[in-house]
Amino acid sequence: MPRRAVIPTDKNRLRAQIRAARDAFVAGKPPAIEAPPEYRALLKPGLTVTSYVPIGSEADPSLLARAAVEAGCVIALPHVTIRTEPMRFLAWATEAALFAGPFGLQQPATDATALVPDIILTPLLAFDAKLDRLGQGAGYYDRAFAQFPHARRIGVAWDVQRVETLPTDPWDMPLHAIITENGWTPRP
Ligand SMILES: Nc1nc2c(c(=O)[nH]1)N(C=O)[C@@H](CNc1ccc(C(=O)N[C@@H](CCC(=O)O)C(=O)O)cc1)CN2
Ligand SMILES: Nc1ncnc2c1ncn2[C@@H]1O[C@H](COP(=O)(O)OP(=O)(O)OP(=O)(O)O)[C@@H](O)[C@H]1O
Repeated sequence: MPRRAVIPTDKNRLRAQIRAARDAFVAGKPPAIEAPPEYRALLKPGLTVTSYVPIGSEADPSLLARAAVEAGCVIALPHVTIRTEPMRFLAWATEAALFAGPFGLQQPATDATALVPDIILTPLLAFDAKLDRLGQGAGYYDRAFAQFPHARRIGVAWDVQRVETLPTDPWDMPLHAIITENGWTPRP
């Protein structure tokens, strides 16, 4: 079989650009991302909120997860294995052990309980004015959004990850809101 050249798509070019901008921003002293009142208003006892453990220069959602715990929510974290297996959201108690996964990820134990999310705090590479989102390119969150269409999709990012317009594909589902170091932006 002839070897296929890897053609950098618009999305891939953007990923590289935004990673560089995000790395540069975090190389200074990045501010904390505080829980905005609009987000706190959504938190109700018993809801499942999914957080994530940041990798590289991703925005840190830990104050958002803490606000959820204080409001009586249950926390879950993403768990991935191989690309063809869907991501699961596994229950995680504050300070429970985490285990090394692919891509340098820290994940809950494989046998932790899988939960249905009510609020998905979503890592991302870039977002635009319509709150379309560009992720790492594995499609894990896109597939989770399709699996859990009733969950609130809230992006977490640094403001430097904002772009005017992103190229979208038919499967992309926009975020309901985004939280950055400058606060809350709802979808227009
Ligand atoms: N913190 C975090 N956890 C997450 C995700 C994420 O984006 N961020 N995921 C979202 O899907 C899932 C894991 N999927 C991933 C898919 C691809 C790459 C990846 O290609 N990483 C790059 C380096 C990224 C960087 O340094 O910014 C690489 O390994 O080259 C990482 C995670 C579930 N957990
Ligand atoms: N709902 C879905 N069902 C099945 N496959 C999907 C779905 N959504 C996305 N995919 C697949 O995921 C791949 C990656 O999509 P895309 O480049 O938009 O990822 P991304 O948004 O950057 O990544 P992620 O969601 O992991 O952060 C695509 O090749 C696509 O076929």
